[in-house]
Amino acid sequence: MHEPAAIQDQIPENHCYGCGPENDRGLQIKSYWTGEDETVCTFTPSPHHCAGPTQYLNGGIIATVMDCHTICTAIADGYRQAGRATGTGDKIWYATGKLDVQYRAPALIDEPVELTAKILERSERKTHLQCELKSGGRVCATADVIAVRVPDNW
Ligand SMILES: CCCCCCCCCCCC(=O)SCCNC(=O)CCNC(=O)[C@H](O)C(C)(C)COP(=O)(O)OP(=O)(O)OC[C@H]1O[C@@H](n2cnc3c(N)ncnc32)[C@H](O)[C@@H]1OP(=O)(O)O
Repeated sequence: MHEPAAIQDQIPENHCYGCGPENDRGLQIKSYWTGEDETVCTFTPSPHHCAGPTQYLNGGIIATVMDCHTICTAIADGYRQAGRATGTGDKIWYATGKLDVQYRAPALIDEPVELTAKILERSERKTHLQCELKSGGRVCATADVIAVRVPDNW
């Protein structure tokens, strides 16, 4: 069961191309908690998100949705660790320190892709996450991500 609100809809003032509700030309992905350390996201590609062959999803878009899904997970986790509801009180921001994507199989352009993110480890300054992206029922990409806490004027 998903929590009622997407993580991105609780984070204020986010203009990010991949996950910002304020970016009307962006991808506007939505992520949801499914467990204490796990989130999911479903992204439906548009035809112009294609790779060279029109039936496959562009690798940069794959990296972007994995980046945004994991960093938003780290941000929401930061609020949880602080004992606050996401988006309340002083802002908590994380930026991508490392995004290591393995492309394992082509992802289809005409089907939604399913992402999961898992928090492996957290400290005050950084969160280590793993992300998996599935298309057509098979794992097409995995990513190892370091989210680094940054000041809210970053
Ligand atoms: C409200 C609106 C919300 C808005 C919501 C926004 C959601 C945005 C989602 C998309 C996110 C993006 O694309 S963000 C855009 C892409 N990313 C960037 O532009 C980041 C550019 N890089 C930087 O600004 C900086 O290098 C940082 C912040 C990553 C690190 O800065 P720093 O100040 O030098 O930090 P530093 O002390 O070195 O590192 C802190 C800890 O992280 C570790 N660390 C840092 N980088 C790495 C790394 N590549 N691999 C392993 N570990 C690393 C360090 O070892 C250290 O661990 P320890 O010693 O503590 O153990």
